[in-house]
Parts: sequence; C-alpha cells; structure tokens
Amino acid sequence: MTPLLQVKGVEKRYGRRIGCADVNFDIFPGEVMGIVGESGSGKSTLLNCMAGLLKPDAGQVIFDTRADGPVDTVTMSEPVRRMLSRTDWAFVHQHARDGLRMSVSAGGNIGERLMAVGGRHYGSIRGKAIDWLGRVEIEESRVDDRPSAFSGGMQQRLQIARNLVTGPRLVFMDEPTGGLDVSVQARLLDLLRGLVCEMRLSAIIVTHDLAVVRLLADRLMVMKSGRVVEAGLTDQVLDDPQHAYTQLLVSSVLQV
Ligand SMILES: Nc1ncnc2c1ncn2[C@@H]1O[C@H](COP(=O)(O)OP(=O)(O)OP(=O)(O)O)[C@@H](O)[C@H]1O
Repeated sequence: MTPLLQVKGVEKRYGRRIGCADVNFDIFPGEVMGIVGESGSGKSTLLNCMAGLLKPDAGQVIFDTRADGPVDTVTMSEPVRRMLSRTDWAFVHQHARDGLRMSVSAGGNIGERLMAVGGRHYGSIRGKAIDWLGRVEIEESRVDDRPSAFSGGMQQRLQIARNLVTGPRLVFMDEPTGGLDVSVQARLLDLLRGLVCEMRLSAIIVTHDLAVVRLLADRLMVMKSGRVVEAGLTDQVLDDPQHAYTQLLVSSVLQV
C-alpha cells in the first residue's frame, strides 16, 4: 500500500536554532499518528512543515494525491498546495478562533468550506451544515449564531465540523483539546474518536497530553530538542518506553 504521507529528512531552522531536524516517517490511510514532547521540542514546527504552513529548509513531504499519486508538497506550486489544503487536508487549531471566522454564523462557517470546493446550491449547503452541527453535538437552532456566542468547547466542535465537512483525507491537529476544561476535553476526545473511526480519517495530532494520544493515536513519535527520540505503536511506547526522556514523560504523568 502507498503511504498517504511520507516525511523524509525534514529540517527547519530558525537562524541557528533547530526547529526540527532529521524527521522521517510514513502515514498510511486510516492511521492516526500522535506527536508528543515538551514545550519547544519542535512539534508545531514539524506539523506546520507537513501542512504547508512553513517551508522546511531540507527534506520532502510527499503526499499521495488523488490525481497524480505521490508528489512532494514542499516543491509544488502555491496554488496546487492551496487547493490540496481545501480538498484533501484539514487543520484543527488549538484555538478555535484561529480556525473559524468569528464574524460569520456557525452555519456559514461550515458552508464556506463547502463553497470553497465548489458547493453552489444554498439549500444543500445549509442542509449539510445543519447535519454537521448535529454530528458535533450542536443544536440546529444555533445555526445562525456566531461562534463568539459559543462556549470554548462548542467553538472547538464547530471548528472540527468546518474542517471535516469536505471529507478530507488527512487532518492535522495542533493541541485540539488544549486550554479546555477537563470535562469538556473528555467529551471532545470522545467525539473526535468517533469521527476518526467512522470516517476512517488519517490524522496527525500534536499534543503534550499523553491521554489524548492514548485514546486517539495508533502510533506515537516522541520529540525532544527538535528530533524524534522514540517512535512506535502508542501502547508499546507508553507502556514500555525505551528512551530515558520518554520514561520521564510517562512517569511524570503517572505521578499526577
Ligand atoms: N518563529 C520562530 N522563531 C524562532 N524560533 C522559533 C520560532 N518558532 C519556534 N521556534 C523555536 O523552535 C523550537 C521548536 O518550537 P516549537 O514551537 O515547534 O515547539 P513545540 O514543541 O510545538 O512547543 P509548544 O508545545 O510550546 O508549542 C523552539 O526552540 C522554539 O523556540
């Protein structure tokens, strides 16, 4: 089977400081990869390099496109990459505000994504938007409300609906449950797990929360100082960490 995404020797520097370096891995269709590590370990830099939001200084990020098969997204033209980011990729930001249009209604936020990929019929766009509100557990009666009238958890669920309505093949998530209350996190995680399974989504989830990867990720990469220090099946890495840094991460959670 062809990997959906192949990351080869990706490196990003900020001046002399390493953002991430020497990162190599593949993701197959339907697979969820978690990336964990302490603050500053390079998780967001790597995620942004994969999602085309940052240009790596070295390496390739090869995506298996529907039309032309595997193509390096680092060297592809900007319009082609932008189109991929609308049709095949989704990006769920930690702060829902970064992924939503706050001045547009909830239904409009979802509908906008559909229009960006060619949706034109108002009735069917509104119908799909309402359907997706239901899927992320937001009442239909809120369809014309702006996101600013929503709680943090609702905003995050709306962001997820906006991202998934177009049926992307790969979802990038940056701390999707960060900054939310514990009970809100649990509900969101449950919802995400259901959607990932049901839609057979491939996803890359950056988090510092091991409970998130335990629940969602098939495989796990542990980063430290911009480099991957350990990788493997999530349960294996968490239950039997080999690298001293992973052992520290796991034990620090257990002590809480
Ligand atoms: N725009 C930037 N300019 C300079 N250095 C940066 C920039 N962004 C990140 N870095 C540096 O790159 C390294 C990796 O940062 P990055 O934000 O990718 O880590 P992270 O693991 O995502 O951290 P966090 O969990 O706090 O978001 C750090 O040393 C950071 O200081």
